[in-house]
Amino acid sequence: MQANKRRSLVVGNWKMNGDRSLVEKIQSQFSQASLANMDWAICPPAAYLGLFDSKTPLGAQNVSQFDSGAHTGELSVSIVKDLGCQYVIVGHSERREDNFESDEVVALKVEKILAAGLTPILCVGEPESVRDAGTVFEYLTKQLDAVVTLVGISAFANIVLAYEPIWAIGTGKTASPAQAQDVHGFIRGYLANLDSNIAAGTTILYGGSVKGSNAKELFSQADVDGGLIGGASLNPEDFLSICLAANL
Ligand SMILES: O=C[C@H](O)COP(=O)(O)O
Repeated sequence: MQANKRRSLVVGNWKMNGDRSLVEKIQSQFSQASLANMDWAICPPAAYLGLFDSKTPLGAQNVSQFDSGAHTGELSVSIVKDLGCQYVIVGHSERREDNFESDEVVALKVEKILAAGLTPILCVGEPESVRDAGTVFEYLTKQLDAVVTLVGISAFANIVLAYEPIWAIGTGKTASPAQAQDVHGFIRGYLANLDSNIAAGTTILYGGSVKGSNAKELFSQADVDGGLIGGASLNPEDFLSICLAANL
């Protein structure tokens, strides 16, 4: 680990991909891996969560903002906790877009995840039009404000943030290390304005076309503490090479 940096975290988000055989392959790939200096986790489709052995750190891709009851097709935090999840991705741009999740709904989900003792991986990130307009920081401020307003800054001691520029997700168009650092530095500064200790300890992941070939340079940026990996997490060798790049 670099001096003054937080412990790295790399999370694989399979999205609506993968199958039983990928569950086996990833477990076998990681069973021999030596990753003592970083943390990692897999967020498979919820239906596969129960297929993993207890050695694989797990996260859910989503949870309901409700506790239980008549919400067909939804999963509560207690259900994903029961299935062994430590993490829950929340506010991913695909859910904000496909499922019309507002900043306020995202904040309610963060509150539920924290109350269950799980770690939210709170995603923020701008579309290309916002980047072109030069209003990235304003856009991210609004996304962050909604969560801070509901749960308070001290709750960020138990929240992982993920910066995912939408234009870089699944496009092969990765943010440059300098672009990523610029935004990660802004996010840490936003937190520091509210509480400098919380800001210094908050893990901020980068997500958007991370691969084995670009992971090391991205992760070496001062405020980049690891990655949220989509496509490359579906290939066990590629995902392991990204984890190894964070295992400093
Ligand atoms: O959750 C993961 C991100 O959306 C990144 O996806 P990607 O690595 O396929 O670009």
